[in-house]
Amino acid sequence: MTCLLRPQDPKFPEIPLPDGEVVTVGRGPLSKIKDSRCSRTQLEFRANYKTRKVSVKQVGPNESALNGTPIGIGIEEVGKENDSVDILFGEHRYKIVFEGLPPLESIPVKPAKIPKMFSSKDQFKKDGILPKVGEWKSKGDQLHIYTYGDIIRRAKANIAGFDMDGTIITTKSGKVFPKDDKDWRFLYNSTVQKLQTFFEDNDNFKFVIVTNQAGMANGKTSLEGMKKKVEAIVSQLGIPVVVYIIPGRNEYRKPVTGIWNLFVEEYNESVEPNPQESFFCGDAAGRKKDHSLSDRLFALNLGIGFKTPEEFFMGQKPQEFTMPLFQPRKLLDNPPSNDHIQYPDSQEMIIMVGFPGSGKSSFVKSQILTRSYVHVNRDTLKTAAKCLSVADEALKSGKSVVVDNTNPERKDRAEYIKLASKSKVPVRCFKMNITHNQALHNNRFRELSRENPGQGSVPAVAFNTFKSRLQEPTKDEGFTDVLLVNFVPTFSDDKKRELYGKYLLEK
Ligand SMILES: Nc1ncnc2c1ncn2[C@@H]1O[C@H](COP(=O)(O)OP(=O)(O)OP(=O)(O)O)[C@@H](O)[C@H]1O
Repeated sequence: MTCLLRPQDPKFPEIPLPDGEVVTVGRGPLSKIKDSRCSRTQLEFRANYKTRKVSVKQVGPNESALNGTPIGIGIEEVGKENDSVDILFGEHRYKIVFEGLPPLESIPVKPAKIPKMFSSKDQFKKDGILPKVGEWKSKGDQLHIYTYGDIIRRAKANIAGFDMDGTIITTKSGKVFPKDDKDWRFLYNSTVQKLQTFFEDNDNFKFVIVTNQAGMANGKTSLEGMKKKVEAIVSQLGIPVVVYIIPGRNEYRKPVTGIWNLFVEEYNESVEPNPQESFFCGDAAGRKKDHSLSDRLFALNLGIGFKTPEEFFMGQKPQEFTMPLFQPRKLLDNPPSNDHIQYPDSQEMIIMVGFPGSGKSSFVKSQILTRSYVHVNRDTLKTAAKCLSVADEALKSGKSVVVDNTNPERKDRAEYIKLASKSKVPVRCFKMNITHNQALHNNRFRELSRENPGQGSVPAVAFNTFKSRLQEPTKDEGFTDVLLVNFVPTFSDDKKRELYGKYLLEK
């Protein structure tokens, strides 16, 4: 009669687990594992021959797994016959084997203790608070909302917000994106219990799930499939919740904070939750392995706490992360000036150079057109030929001209310089002094400031194209001067200023 760990790879030895004894498994002679990422004391096992269960506790810092699900440092899980244990997540797999024991059926089974949460879940049901399924509503194709249970019951509460994919659930298939609406499982074995316990113990918190679902906007995921999946997840959690699904590139999309304001208005009697207590938990946290930073930036934009799933569910310590290169708040707090730029009384041509969204048109409108320059802009004049003919006519009639296009290459600028020299008019170049990341931020700001946010954004590829085509402007092209134009933030109202100061990009 014995219990053992049987390695998937037969070149490693079996590891016996005597009844009731703690067996430490890690790098070393017992397992013959040499991998330095594996601690010498990676896992502690204790087999119970009576119940045929094996407790598995992760002691080492790198992730181990039970049945393919990470365990977490300091966490003890319970495995049974035929369960798999990865000494390191995805590597060094063993099977739990009980040999020479009577078949399981002949062991008398004690009735299972009803976990605390299920009794209260029944209580919720009796009170009519937790229905079988919740209710769906939508704001067009921009936002879908699922409410389950009486979320208003906990009036004026703090908010515990969670991302969904990669935080509460992951794919069953192990793929990055789910194959279909059934391809999901809870991220950790302990996810349901941890959430139930948290909301039982903290009844001054409301549970909100916020999930960006760009896949729905591009047709990769259907709304019906997504609805079924959310209903299944929520009914297994058994906790009153509001789930926000955000397919659009609108003001609800994390890290922009529109969804939080909506929640506070509709489900918290317009009372702002305490930022010290409220928090958001998500896996888009800017760590090396993360695809984005949007969950962390969402929390930062709201001024609330942030936790990764590893921190919330597994009690792990925070890991290093990288912040975005453009910090909008810093710019607003320390704005530069353009005092170095003067304008002559005589005729001239100014050629603008800058990323899309770098603020060329705003600058031209507020600083140059006010001085009666003729505006040459491809967006309004539509063709390059029309731009050149408008510039030529204006120069011939003695007017100053500003060419407000991106003009990345010498050849783009040369055509205008040729026109000006024909009319013997000096040409200056004004280059927008902003980074790629700030231009992307401006582009998103422009998109969100529109009446129909999410429409008419310049695609990211246009920024890369500008960058790769850019030839730095120099005087030898025929300019009398090349000046850098700083981005001096100016807003028509405080709401716009506040929006600009938030992190708007996902990384
Ligand atoms: N000085 C500024 N202060 C605050 N916001 C600004 C400023 N300049 C531009 N913006 C905002 O940045 C966004 C992009 O600006 P703008 O449209 O002027 O850029 P652009 O370089 O002309 O873009 P494109 O080449 O794509 O037409 C707009 O939403 C605009 O309101």
